[in-house]
Amino acid sequence: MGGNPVPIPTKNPDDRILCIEDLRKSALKKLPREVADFINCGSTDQITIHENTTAYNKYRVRSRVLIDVSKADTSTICFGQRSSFPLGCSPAGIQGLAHPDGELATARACAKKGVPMAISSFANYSIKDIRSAGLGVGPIKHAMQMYTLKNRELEEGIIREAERQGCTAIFLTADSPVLGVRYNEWRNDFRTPDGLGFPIYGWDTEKIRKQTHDDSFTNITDDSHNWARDIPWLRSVTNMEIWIKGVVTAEDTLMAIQLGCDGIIVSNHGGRQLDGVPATIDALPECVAAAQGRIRIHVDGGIRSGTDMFKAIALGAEYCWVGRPIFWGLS
Ligand SMILES: Cc1cc2nc3c(=O)[nH]c(=O)nc-3n(C[C@H](O)[C@H](O)[C@H](O)COP(=O)(O)O)c2cc1C
Ligand SMILES: O=C(O)C(=O)c1ccccc1
Repeated sequence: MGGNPVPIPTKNPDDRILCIEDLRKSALKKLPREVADFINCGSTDQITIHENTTAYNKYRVRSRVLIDVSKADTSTICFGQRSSFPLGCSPAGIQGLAHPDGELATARACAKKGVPMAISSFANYSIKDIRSAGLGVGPIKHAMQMYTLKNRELEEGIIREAERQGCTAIFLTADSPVLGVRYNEWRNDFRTPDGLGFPIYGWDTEKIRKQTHDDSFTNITDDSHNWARDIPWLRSVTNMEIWIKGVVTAEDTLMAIQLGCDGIIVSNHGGRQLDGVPATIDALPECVAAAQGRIRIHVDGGIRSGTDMFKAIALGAEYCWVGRPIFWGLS
């Protein structure tokens, strides 16, 4: 266990990557402006994205001393499988933006580290290729991220394929009836770059390039999504675990319990959806209190260090996930 990270040798000590902030800065130097903006920005006034990280600074660690840490073990269980430490890769679309191998590289890295990965339905590789890339390195559990789709046959087809490929859970992203208002994407006319497709939806690069990012999202997802219709439907078509991603309130925690979901991810989509919602670390305690142990609770948003993970777990999360650091690492 432990030891300091081995710095990647560089000529300039300032370029050494020792923490996630160093990784972010390094990525900023490499990515084109519109890509960096797409990844790094939040919605409208950037309030929630900002608070996701800064809210962690309000919490202090009541450290206990004279405890034997020589055999400390960071491992835990996620989706019934041992995980080397409590951090997985959140579902994040278009990872081909940051490296040609995109989600394949993320799957290999997760397998190497012994942590799970959630596959975005807007991945640039197929579920089969991503699963195979991870399993080629070691056992790894995958969650399949889904939106409620306008086309139910397409939605069911994706679920069947996720099952065939051995995915463990569905992460139903519930905070995105429509895409968040992101001025950067409009200003830059952000479009998925040439050569990248959305194979899970059967979309090739030509089809995607004809539309704005916003339109490609709106054309496929269903803004009439709701608890009463969609969760029982999901339950009726699959035995995979059902997790609701995007919960930030006690009320919705209780809805997820009532509808028999397996878990929630306390998430605000990294501040990319409705701006002004609470930082996830602030929302977590009310969700944990409402749940009273009746549903599993994971968290993402602004987690950038082991201390952040410690705080999230101390406040009741079982497991943590990260989004943007995937892109920074890939780039
Ligand atoms: C570039 C990018 C793409 C994302 N794509 C998806 C997606 O396809 N589906 C989804 O549920 N969440 C998506 N997310 C949100 C992440 O799953 C996650 O909730 C968020 O990034 C966590 O916050 P963090 O980036 O501060 O770690 C995306 C996030 C980013 C930054
Ligand atoms: O940008 C996002 O947050 C997101 O969820 C998404 C949706 C479609 C494609 C890529 C990312």
